[in-house]
Amino acid sequence: MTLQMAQLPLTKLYRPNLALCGPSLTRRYTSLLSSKLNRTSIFRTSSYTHARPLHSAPAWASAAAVLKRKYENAPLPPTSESPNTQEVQPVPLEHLPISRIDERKVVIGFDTEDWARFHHVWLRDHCRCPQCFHPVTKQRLFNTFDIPPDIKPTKVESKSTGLEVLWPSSHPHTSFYPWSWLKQHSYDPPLPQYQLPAPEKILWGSRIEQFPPTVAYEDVMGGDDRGLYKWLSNVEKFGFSFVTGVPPTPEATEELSTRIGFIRETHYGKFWDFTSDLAKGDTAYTTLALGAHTDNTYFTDPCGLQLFHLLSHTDGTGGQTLLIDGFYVASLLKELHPSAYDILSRVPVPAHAAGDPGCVYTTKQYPVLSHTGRDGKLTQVRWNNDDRSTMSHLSASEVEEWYDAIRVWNKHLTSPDSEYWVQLSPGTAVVVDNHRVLHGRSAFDGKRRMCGAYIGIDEYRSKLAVLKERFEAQANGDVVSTDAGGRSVWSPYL
Ligand SMILES: C[N+](C)(C)CCCC[C@H](N)C(=O)O
Ligand SMILES: O=C(O)CCC(=O)C(=O)O
Repeated sequence: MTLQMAQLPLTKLYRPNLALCGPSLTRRYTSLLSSKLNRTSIFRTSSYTHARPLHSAPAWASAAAVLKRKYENAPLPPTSESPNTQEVQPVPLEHLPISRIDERKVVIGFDTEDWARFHHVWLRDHCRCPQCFHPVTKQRLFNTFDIPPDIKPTKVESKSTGLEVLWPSSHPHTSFYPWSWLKQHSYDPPLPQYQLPAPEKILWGSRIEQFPPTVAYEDVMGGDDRGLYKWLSNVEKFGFSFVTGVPPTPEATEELSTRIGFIRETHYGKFWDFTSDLAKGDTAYTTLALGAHTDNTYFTDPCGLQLFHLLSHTDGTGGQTLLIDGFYVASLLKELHPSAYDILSRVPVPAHAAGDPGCVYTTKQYPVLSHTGRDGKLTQVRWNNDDRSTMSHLSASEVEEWYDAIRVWNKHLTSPDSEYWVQLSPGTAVVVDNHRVLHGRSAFDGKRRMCGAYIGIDEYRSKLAVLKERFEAQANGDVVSTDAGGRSVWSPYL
């Protein structure tokens, strides 16, 4: 792509970005720069027309005009924001980005360091004016497939709050994109410094027992949701959190669970209140010890959160709860036994729940350690050796390697450094992120009554996102919800 100089942000012309221009263009820029910069006539406009050949002055000069005006602080023409972008924070004049129309993309120089390019088709597809994007339902109304592959703006204009794009009369439309939104969604190149920061995760071992993440029931149930936000923020950071002061009843525990979202019903029922009576065909309904595991490895989508509240334990001992940070143990495995980490990330582990005559749940395609496609980040631990089905798909050469790997995995899981044993008691509930934290229990005798619930991973993430929107709106960026439906169409989550 040969980028005409007139398309480059003037700030780039001082230091043309070699990524944008070939060597010959750079040389021509340099010589032209020195001549032009000294005798630029001032055009008072902040809008740019099509790219012009390198030698033309107007567009180039108008870039200088914009920059010059910025430093002269001359008032910009009034902005014409589209209705659904109220309260998008304006950019100070001295930081007003410069935009140019390229053959296939719009180039934006956000400042002297950050620039990005957006394909014309991408911009048109992402118009979020009320005609193209439903302001309440946040759904696309515009038909993407009406966009001609060669669509190209007739004009782009840098406004104080964002980029305004005029589309050709063949497809007349004006679009607007807040600067912060464009930075957040930049892809050519990505500008990670403007993207939503990945939530902080604190990996832990047995010493978490000195300061286990805990919130008070009355705070979680409080009307302003701050306590709920703290509880779920604990889960996001640590993978679990206790709640103290919970009335030791199934009713109060169920109400606590539904503060997060609706309960995920399974073949174990909805809200469970269970004891060692084999009411369900699972060893959880016995007095047996349960090794460290995550639940629902036999589901395509294992539950997200799992809440436990011990209601009573009489005439017996044992039944301690085990918690292990699967992400912590995986980090040790990756560091100390990379080949074991690799095969546990590669080999799918079949699992089943077949203890009740009325159901046979099985899955066969998920490995112990799952990662995201793009950055390869660990996203889920699936491990329940008791529920594992027949390993019938291993190649002969993988069998011993796989058993060696789960041996090392188990060794680190069951290490005193990893295991956090805690005796639950009536009044203290615990919620765990079932995609990260493994749980278990020691054997027990006597009469033990445990209640709890599953919450779907999407219900948990949605509630957390809503709470973040409310409590971190200012910190996340400058697009504040004011339009119908209480959420900006420029929300960083959409
Ligand atoms: C939680 N609740 C008692 C209802 C059922 C527990 C089921 C445990 C099952 N083996 C699994 O790992 O998914
Ligand atoms: O009974 C307990 O403490 C935990 C049971 C368990 O691990 C489960 O239900 O998944």
